[in-house]
Amino acid sequence: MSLFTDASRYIPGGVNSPVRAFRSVGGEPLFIERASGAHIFAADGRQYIDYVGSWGPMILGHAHPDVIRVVQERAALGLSFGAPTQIETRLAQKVCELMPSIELVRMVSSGTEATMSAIRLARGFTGRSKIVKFEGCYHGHSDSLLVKAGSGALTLGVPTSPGVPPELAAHTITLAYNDIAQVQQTFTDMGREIACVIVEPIAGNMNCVPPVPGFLEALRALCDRHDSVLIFDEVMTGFRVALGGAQQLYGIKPDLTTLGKIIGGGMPVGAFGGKREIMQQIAPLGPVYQAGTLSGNPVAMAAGLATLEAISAPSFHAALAERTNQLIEGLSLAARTANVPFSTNHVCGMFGLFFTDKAPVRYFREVMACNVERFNRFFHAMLDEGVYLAPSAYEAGFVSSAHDANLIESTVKAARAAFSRI
Ligand SMILES: Cc1ncc(COP(=O)(O)O)c(C=O)c1O
Ligand SMILES: N[C@H](C=O)CCC(=O)O
Repeated sequence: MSLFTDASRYIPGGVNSPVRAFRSVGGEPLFIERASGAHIFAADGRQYIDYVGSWGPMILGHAHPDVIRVVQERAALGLSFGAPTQIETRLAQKVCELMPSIELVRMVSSGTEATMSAIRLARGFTGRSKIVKFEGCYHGHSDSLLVKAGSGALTLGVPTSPGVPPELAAHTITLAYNDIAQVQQTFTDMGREIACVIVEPIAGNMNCVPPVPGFLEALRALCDRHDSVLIFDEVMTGFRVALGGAQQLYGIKPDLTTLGKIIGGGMPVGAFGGKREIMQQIAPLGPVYQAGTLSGNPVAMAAGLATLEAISAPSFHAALAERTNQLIEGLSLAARTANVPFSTNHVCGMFGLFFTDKAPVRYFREVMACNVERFNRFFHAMLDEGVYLAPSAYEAGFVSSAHDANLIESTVKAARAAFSRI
């Protein structure tokens, strides 16, 4: 019996998160035994150069010695106390230093919790119910946000999930990412009802789509004019596209920021934070309730802090951007040589690959027009060549500091072979 068949006897679909299941690319998911640096080692005995990086957290590569050491040290002191610890203060301080828009920050255990709590806080603060999100953006799986969502929901063809009460979904207004005029019109029509706008400042759950010039600026201006809360969901982009996240890169200050992935260095951590005035509405300071038995878990805080300290090294992100450039240039040349219509987006350590001749891809409808069948063939050809990409045409890829120039060159060599046979 295969490991996947065995898993499927006890776990729905054999996986604990749907996008892992290889449903759209076909075949059975790899079972991973261990990982080190830029490589994952599968139970079938093969090793792969990994561009999933646990969906973003592993910016230092897998099993980075500094992170593993502090995790081992902290674990020996006890796994969880359900009471304050100094290590959570230090991580909170570091987050506030790296992202100056964050004056107070609350730790949670996942990105989903972070965005769900930020939405509740924005509604509680403004006394309004409607929220604006963008089609193809994914903000975790809380009910209000699983409407026209990206990531696994899009991959599996259920962007608006059954089980979300229609009365609740009616409060979620979904607009087209990068369509400035549409957002302006929506605010003109109902600005006084909108509690918040939540946006991935670089969309990473419909492949990788950066904002067009003026899009984030327009969101900032409209939220200011209508007293709505602007939430940057930086679960994916935070600490990745720049040390201070997309808000540093584009020079825009959101009112609230949600974080996940890198902030836990591979352990389950999320966070939401922002303007003091808004964050003071959270219990116990204010009436908006939010809590968590394992929130601020000391082992997870230690992993997160060690990760943020390591990536604070001078020119860390410049080096990451250089590696990603090398990868993207190599892949683009390989596709051109093989005459395969191919387009790319990348921002520092995250990237997107599109099987289309449209360049650049900037809108959800353009993402949806790409050749998914060709992506699926490319995915399997790369797997055969020893390169592990996200098993979906709608996910961003991630480069880590462990991807050195030689590994990138090996990846490009693999792609030359893959492009020639898709
Ligand atoms: C932008 C964004 N927001 C929120 C989430 C939800 O995070 P988590 O999977 O940790 O719940 C994700 C990833 O899943 C994400 O990419
Ligand atoms: N795209 C998702 C997060 O960014 C993938 C992670 C998951 O849902 O399992």
